Amino acid sequence: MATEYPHRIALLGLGTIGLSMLAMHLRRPDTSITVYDPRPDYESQIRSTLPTLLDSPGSPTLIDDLIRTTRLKLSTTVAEAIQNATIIQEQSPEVTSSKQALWKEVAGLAGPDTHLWSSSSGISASAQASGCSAADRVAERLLVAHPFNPPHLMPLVEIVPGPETEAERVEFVKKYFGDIPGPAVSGGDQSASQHYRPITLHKEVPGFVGNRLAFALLREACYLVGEGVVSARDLDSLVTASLGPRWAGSGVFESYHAGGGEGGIGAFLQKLAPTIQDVWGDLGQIDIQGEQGWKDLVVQQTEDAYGPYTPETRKKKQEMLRDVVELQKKKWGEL
Ligand SMILES: NC(=O)c1ccc[n+]([C@@H]2O[C@H](COP(=O)([O-])OP(=O)(O)OC[C@H]3O[C@@H](n4cnc5c(N)ncnc54)[C@H](O)[C@@H]3O)[C@@H](O)[C@H]2O)c1
Ligand SMILES: O=C(O)[C@@H](O)[C@@H](O)[C@H](O)[C@@H](O)CO
Repeated sequence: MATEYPHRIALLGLGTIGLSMLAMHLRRPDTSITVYDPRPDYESQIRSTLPTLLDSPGSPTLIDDLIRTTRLKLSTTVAEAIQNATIIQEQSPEVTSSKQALWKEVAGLAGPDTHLWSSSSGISASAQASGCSAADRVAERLLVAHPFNPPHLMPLVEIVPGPETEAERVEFVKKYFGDIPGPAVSGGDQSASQHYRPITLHKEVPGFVGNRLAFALLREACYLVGEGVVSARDLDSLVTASLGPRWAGSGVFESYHAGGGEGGIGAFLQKLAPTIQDVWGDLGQIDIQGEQGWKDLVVQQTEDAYGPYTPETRKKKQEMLRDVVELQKKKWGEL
């Protein structure tokens, strides 16, 4: 008789995020995963990509072994994928109407208590649930668990419940992610400290928090390159030589609290108020659908600096990310 795992996840959408989520979920021994993607070639994508995302590529029969032991099942329909699922997690395209249609399809088929999670970067749970019948209680069960790419390595999970999402479901998702072991560290074992860091937002706002911060920085970076103040490569180097290392150890507020001396962040904000206000008043007001001169410069300079992003580069950068996160975890208690 096939093992019935306590957590039975249906992963809908196996692209960049879905494949990384699959590698992440497989680290939990108490979880089986059924996957679905309308792309006809998604099985070959799993076979070629998943081994590169796991802590160790494993044997050449890895995928077949996972299927044989029922830890992994490939489906050809949503209905088949979500059958008997305790959790349904979508990583479908970032299109509101597409996610709404998917949840409507799921609502009529899923068990009444199944947890519903979206990996969306910025489409709220309430927007995604808005097309569903109240009787299906999708709004009460749906929440966003927004990862930063790649989820199999990056610790942040932004939990964004809708106004009707049941509180116990928020607690459940926080515990589920909090209990997922981190990637194996050098020496082969998994680091003892918690890897995933779910952060729960109190309100639904476009882009949630992580992307709002990231896109605010992106906007100013694009403006500065567009104005010829700095090159794209030098701006990247400036970030990795200053803000990057700083923020890996202390976040925005803690850093300025430290910078304020004895008076902490209050003194910092008071002492630097004129300069901060001058900068805030001068920040670039570019519009991504507006005048595109800055965009041509950003794209050209980034391509000149880095060329095509090769699998070797991606692998090297993921190893750097893994090392940074592992170092944080060794100090996590002090952060
Ligand atoms: N890429 C990132 O950096 C990143 C980070 C965090 C969150 N996200 C979010 O994750 C989601 C997926 O993004 P991605 O980058 O993996 O996109 P992607 O284009 O790589 O993958 C999307 C996958 O969804 C499949 N798909 C299309 N329609 C579907 C349907 N009806 N049901 C199930 N699957 C369907 C596609 O075939 C494709 O394989 C988006 O909501 C995105 O905002 C992306
Ligand atoms: O940076 C990331 O990995 C996430 O914030 C993503 O959400 C990313 O911003 C884009 O894929 C936006 O869709």
